[in-house]
Amino acid sequence: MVSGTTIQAGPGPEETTLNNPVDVIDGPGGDRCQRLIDDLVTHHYAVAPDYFPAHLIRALRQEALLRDRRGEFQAAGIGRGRDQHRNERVRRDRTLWLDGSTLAQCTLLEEMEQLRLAVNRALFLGLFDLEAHFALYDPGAFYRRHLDAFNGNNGRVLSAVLYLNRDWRDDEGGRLRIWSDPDASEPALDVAPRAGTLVCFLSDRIPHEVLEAQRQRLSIAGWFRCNNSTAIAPDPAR
Ligand SMILES: O=C(O)CCC(=O)C(=O)O
Ligand SMILES: [Fe+2]
Repeated sequence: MVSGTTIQAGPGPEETTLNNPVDVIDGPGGDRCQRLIDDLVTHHYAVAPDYFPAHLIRALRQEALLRDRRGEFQAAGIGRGRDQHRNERVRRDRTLWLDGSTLAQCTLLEEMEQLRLAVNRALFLGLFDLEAHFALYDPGAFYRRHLDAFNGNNGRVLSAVLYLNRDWRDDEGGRLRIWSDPDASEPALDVAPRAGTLVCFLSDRIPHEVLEAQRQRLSIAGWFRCNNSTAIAPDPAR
């Protein structure tokens, strides 16, 4: 069981203020992964614009839009398994789980696998698998402040969100608001959901919120999980 994920390496959290982001990873260079890991160590979150190439983002966006037209997305729930329920006061997005059935998904999942291995090598977080879904926020949709995990309840250790929105403007809302730790009252940072930006953070350390979007907002939200299986109780996916 994971409870209170900590990263052993590197200096403690530094002061960050709204609109004064941490170092960002510029461009898909070979060191983008290392920069992301360095920011995770320092801040427990990392923001990486243009982490993935534009053609991959375009393919993922087109797939999401097509599958939405086919009615494949479902209103998102809170909780897991049989405890899952809808709560429109908390979140209003619609989601569709990735199943690796398209080339675009496979390419992304392979990249995420490289990230998982690199993070495990550097930080010993014991990341075991990834669950991820497309998420679609229609105009007016939001997701109130929350943690993605607490007391190891769902095995989620590292959250990763990738944005698919072309030409996102500041006045279109939909920013991801991040707090630097569960006790922080002032947010540390707002992130615009621009195509290609990857945000990662410790699932049980970083409160966050999706501010109301004024236009349709597309993303892929994923969670690297540890394996909470025991001999008598397998750890179920989702
Ligand atoms: O889309 C985002 O920016 C974050 C989504 C999120 O917090 C979640 O799905 O848990
Ligand atoms: Fe979240």
